[in-house]
Parts: sequence; C-alpha cells; structure tokens
Amino acid sequence: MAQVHLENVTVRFGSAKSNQITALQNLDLVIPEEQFAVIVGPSGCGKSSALDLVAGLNRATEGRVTLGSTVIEKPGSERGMVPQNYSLFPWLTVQKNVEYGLALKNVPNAERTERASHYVDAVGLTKFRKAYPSQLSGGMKQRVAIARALAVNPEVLLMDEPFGALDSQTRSVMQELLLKIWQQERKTVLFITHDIDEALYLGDVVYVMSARPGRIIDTVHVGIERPRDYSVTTSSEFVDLKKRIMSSLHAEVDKALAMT
Ligand SMILES: Nc1ncnc2c1ncn2[C@@H]1O[C@H](COP(=O)(O)OP(=O)(O)OP(=O)(O)O)[C@@H](O)[C@H]1O
Repeated sequence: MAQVHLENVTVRFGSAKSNQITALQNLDLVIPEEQFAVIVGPSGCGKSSALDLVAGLNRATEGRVTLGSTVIEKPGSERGMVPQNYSLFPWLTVQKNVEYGLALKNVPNAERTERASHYVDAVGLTKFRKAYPSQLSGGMKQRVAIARALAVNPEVLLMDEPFGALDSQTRSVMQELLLKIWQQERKTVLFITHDIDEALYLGDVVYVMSARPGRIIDTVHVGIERPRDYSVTTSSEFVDLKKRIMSSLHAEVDKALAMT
C-alpha cells in the first residue's frame, strides 16, 4: 500500500495556443494510504482531469503522479475505477461483470468465481447474480460497478461522482453501503462529488478546488468519528464544516459561471 501524490501537475488540453484550456495549474495533492479523500469544486474546475491522471487515463502536461515510488503512466489493476455512468457490459451477467477484471488478470476459474461471489454478496446482489444490467436499477448497476472495482483488490479506489445519477434515497443507501465496505477494506479512496453533504459524510479530508484552472484552495479535515451514520449530518461539527466549504466554494462557483 502507498500514498498517491499529484506532484505540482498542470494539465492543458488543445494543441494550438489560441484554443488551449488549462484544466489544472500547479496542483499538488498528497493522499495518504487508506485515506478517504474527497474533491469538491465548481463545475469544469478540473476534478475529473485530476482523477483521470491517477487512473492513468491521461498524462500531466507538467509535473507527475505517483503511487508510492511508481510513476503512473497508464491504467493498472492496483487502481480500481467506479465511473458515474455504470459502464457495465450489457451482455454479461452481474457475476460475470464482476469477474471481468479477474479474468483479465488470469485469476484461475475457481478463485475468480469465489472472489466475485464474495463482492456480489457484499453489495447485496446475491439474488441478482445471474441478472443482466438491463434488468437492474441505477443503484443496483452502481453496486455492480463497486463490486467489480473491489474484486481485483486494488490499492486505490477512484470514484468519479459515482452516485451523481441516483435519486437522493438510493444515493444515501449507496453512501452507507460504501462506508460499510470501506470500513472493512480500508482502501485509499479518491472520490469526486458536487454534493458537500456527501463529501463530509464520507470523507476523512475534503479538498476544495478553485474555478479553472483547478488548484486546492482549502483542505478540510473531517474529524467526525467513525463508523458514521446519517445522524452525523445534523451535528454542529458537520454543519460548521459545511458552512466553511460553502463559503470557499461560493466565490469559485461565481468565477466558474463567469467563464461560461
Ligand atoms: N479531452 C478534453 N479536451 C479538451 N478539453 C477538455 C477535455 N477534458 C476536459 N476538458 C476541459 O477541461 C476543463 C476541466 O474539465 P473536467 O472534466 O476535469 O472538470 P470537472 O471539474 O470534472 O467538471 P464537472 O464537475 O462538470 O464534471 C473543462 O473546461 C473541460 O471542458
């Protein structure tokens, strides 16, 4: 296990100087091992760009990203990704979707079945093992995506607004489920959200990003005891931290709107 470090990274898109977009500018962020780190920031500030660097889906224009002593240059099974839009294979059952990453790693059949079954059970889909994605609700599809990411036992879990498309009740059920699993597995997590309540409920630390080009403007340590349940969202500590993040974000959201 090891920490993730985005070392002074700048990300620019576009080749011609005239239409270049600087998504991230000199962003420096260390996510210690086993930390549940959450990034919040205005729309278009570069949150996904930061996560994509850790996933190895894009390279920094300047700076570098490391996991321990290894420089990240491409995707790898030590980093599991849960995107917003399910991304399940429609022709595979729940069980086979979860087994997919294990098959890629040439894990023997029996072990593949056992490990995938364990995570299908852990996300509460035992009865849907043989169902296809088209037979599942949005929340159930995201459970499969979480099980699939965890089955390969990654060191780091990357989650890009994974519950953004879910209704609020399903969303809170999913948050509780994620916390329960994380409590057992203790992965390093990088989680992106627009939702301040979600950030504070889940995270050890909430990083607030500026409007584009994105950099960290506030680091909020969430000292609320774990295990947490929904009652913490009305505690004075929670409300105070929420006010602090809202005031940091307010000016940045205004700047982001002025850019559009
Ligand atoms: N492949 C790309 N080519 C050109 N521009 C891009 C590309 N990917 C992202 N951008 C731009 O970089 C900026 C940051 O995008 P990014 O998706 O990282 O922001 P975000 O904070 O995740 O946004 P949102 O909250 O709306 O999902 C945006 O202005 C976006 O339009």
